[in-house]
Amino acid sequence: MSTSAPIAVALDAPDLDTAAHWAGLVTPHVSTVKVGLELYLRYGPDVIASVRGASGVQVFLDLKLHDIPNTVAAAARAVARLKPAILTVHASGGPAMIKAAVEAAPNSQIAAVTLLTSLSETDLAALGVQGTPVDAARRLAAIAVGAGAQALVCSPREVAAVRAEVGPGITLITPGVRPAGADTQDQARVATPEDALSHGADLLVIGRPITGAPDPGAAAAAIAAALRKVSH
Ligand SMILES: O=c1ccn([C@@H]2O[C@H](COP(=O)(O)O)[C@@H](O)[C@H]2O)c(=O)[nH]1
Repeated sequence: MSTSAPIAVALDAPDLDTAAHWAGLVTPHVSTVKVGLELYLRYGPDVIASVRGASGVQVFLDLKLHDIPNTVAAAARAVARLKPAILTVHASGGPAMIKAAVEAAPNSQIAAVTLLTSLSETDLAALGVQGTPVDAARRLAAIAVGAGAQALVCSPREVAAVRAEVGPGITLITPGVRPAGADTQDQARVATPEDALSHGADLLVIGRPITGAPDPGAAAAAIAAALRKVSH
């Protein structure tokens, strides 16, 4: 059985052929593919059509826009014509910047990144972030949703608290997902796919555990099967 799982596979590939190949392998199993800075800066808008392919899979454009409101509005308008289902901005850009992105890309969900999952609690304290990661993620989530963000990106470790803060209507997206026993690599605040889903995530971003596997299609199918056993 092949049911599309709530997974966005991060296509962090060095070239377009590899990204399109991975997309073809995983799209029977997952709902979404994610294009990030590496591919977009190298290939520009063409990358979206290449990874969308014939399957029509949902494309998540993870550019993490972060600038003054006028500049972010112009950037969001520039990519809105590519019709990404999701476009990211940094929540720390503040409410006016988030609102500008929401207004500029009305047909995409604007997802505000709360705290990068690569930052440890120690890193966050050294950067001057007040309170625990849970406190800070909740604070940023409330600001972003107040500014009109329809989605939030947070660690699976904070997703339950963020859900309690923003309620059921907001899409919660969690990178920092690692199957039990997998290498965490540069991710710091991680959880398993099953825990991320059961704690309230709507969409799990998973890159290297799938794309670095000998058979990315089989790796995606295995995680999708594990998620089917978890009740949301
Ligand atoms: O806080 C964040 C925001 C975005 N990301 C992105 O997700 C993927 C994760 O890839 P893995 O290979 O599964 O680590 C990557 O594209 C990041 O840019 C994130 O990790 N954390």
